[in-house]
Amino acid sequence: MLKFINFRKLYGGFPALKIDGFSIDSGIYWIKGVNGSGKSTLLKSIAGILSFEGDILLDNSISIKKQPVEYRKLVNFAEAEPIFPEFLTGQELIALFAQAKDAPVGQEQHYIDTMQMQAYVNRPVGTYSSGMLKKLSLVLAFMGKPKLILLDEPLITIDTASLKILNSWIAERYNQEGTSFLLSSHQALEHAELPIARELLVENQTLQFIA
Ligand SMILES: Nc1ncnc2c1ncn2[C@@H]1O[C@H](COP(=O)(O)OP(=O)(O)OP(=O)(O)O)[C@@H](O)[C@H]1O
Repeated sequence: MLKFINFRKLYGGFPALKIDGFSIDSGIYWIKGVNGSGKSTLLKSIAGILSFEGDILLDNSISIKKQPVEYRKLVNFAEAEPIFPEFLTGQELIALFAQAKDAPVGQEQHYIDTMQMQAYVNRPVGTYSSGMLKKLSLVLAFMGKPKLILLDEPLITIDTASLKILNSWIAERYNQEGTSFLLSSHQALEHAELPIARELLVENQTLQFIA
């Protein structure tokens, strides 16, 4: 599903992450690592937000460097601490993402309804609490028909009921469309609710499967 080719990410001269010839099959993965180990750097690189040396291939063929538009349509990302233009409403942002990601008409409604966002989705995001912002960022990450959804610390700021709903969205997309997920989290992910394929550890500037 995802292949790293001579991947190197440096901040200034500081090497943050080096991944050589590493492949990840389809599935749901939990990315672990201590603070500062490189989890966000990894997810932002895969999302195409950070520049890096080397290449990342989706499904062995779609290169983030050579087919950037096609790749980005198929890889969605929700940041750990999302920031959006404050004057736009949630609904306007959803419409923008839906268009950019070629989402089926009305796809967002299931997510707005199940996460119970109807009361505020038409308000400017500048009026949102951190949990409301987080839920909006999660809805945006589910727009379109991505092959891979990257969720950086999806559990922070959302309440227990919303966490169960998020788990159901992940299981639904994985079971029905085969969408893969990379989730970074310091909190335990519910193995009972999510079919976690494997755990991935970011350590010593590299990435490895935890046996
Ligand atoms: N913009 C930046 N400029 C310079 N160094 C950076 C930058 N962003 C991250 N780093 C460094 O890269 C390393 C990895 O950071 P990253 O944010 O990816 O870690 P993380 O595993 O997501 O951490 P946390 O669990 O605290 O969120 C750290 O040493 C950090 O100091």
